[in-house]
Amino acid sequence: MEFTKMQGLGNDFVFLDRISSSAEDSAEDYPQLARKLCHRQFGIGGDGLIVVLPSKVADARMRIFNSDGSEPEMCGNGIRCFARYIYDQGLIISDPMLVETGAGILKLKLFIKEGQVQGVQVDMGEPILRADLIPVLGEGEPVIGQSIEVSGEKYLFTAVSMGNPHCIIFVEDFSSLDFERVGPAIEKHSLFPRKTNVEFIQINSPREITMKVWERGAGPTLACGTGACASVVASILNNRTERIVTVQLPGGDLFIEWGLDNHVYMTGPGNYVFKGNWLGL
Ligand SMILES: N[C@@H](CCC[C@H](N)C(=O)O)C(=O)O
Repeated sequence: MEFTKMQGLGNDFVFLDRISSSAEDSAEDYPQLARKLCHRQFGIGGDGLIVVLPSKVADARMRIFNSDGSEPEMCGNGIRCFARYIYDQGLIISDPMLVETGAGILKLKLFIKEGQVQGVQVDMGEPILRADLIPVLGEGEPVIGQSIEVSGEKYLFTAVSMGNPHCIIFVEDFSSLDFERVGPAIEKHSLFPRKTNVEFIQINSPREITMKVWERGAGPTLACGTGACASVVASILNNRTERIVTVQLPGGDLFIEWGLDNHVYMTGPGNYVFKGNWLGL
């Protein structure tokens, strides 16, 4: 089975190209494939599986599966890699590029130099702030400064959805955080009926934050695009930053703007790692 491995700031994905497949989704068990292909020892290794599919309403359709086989609505780092992949395959029909995702049809702008995609800006749409739509058990819109308890310790969080749910917690200093224990406990906390991604944020200045992420269905990753967007929205809602922010992640920087049109714009890279044939069928 042919595959391409790509990464956006170290958030890595196995790509399967099903753009010309007429069987489409029906024949393949993507959740099981995701678990096998993403396995770091027995498979190719990745935080997720991305399937490139045809679309009737956009240039192409992206499905993403976490390494545990669950299917989230969206993936910010994945969609930048996806854009580069379909550009290189000559599959773009529109400008801006349109990609159908579980979070709707998103518009993407490609930065191209000498025929090579140097970076991608994604219009991530409007953040979802209503508790019942995120979803989080809580009141109101937005959900700011709500308390969550993990093994007797209380944390204050802000909840934001970028199509997928995020729980954002501001910390003074990462060294005092028991990330490996608190991250998974919040991911599966009963306050989040569809589980959640968890972002811990340190504010460096009104234009720069540092983020550590525990992803739903994948655990610790080097970057999360939707998480960076949700974290900037949370930082602005909490009056901690301005509207244009650099997000420092373990895998590199993302540039996020929450525009006055209420849309969130994410700019960053998408890169190839290698192509190959998976023989583990
Ligand atoms: N790494 C991604 C998000 C992938 C999905 C996430 N784990 C979820 O379950 O919602 C990104 O870059 O946004």
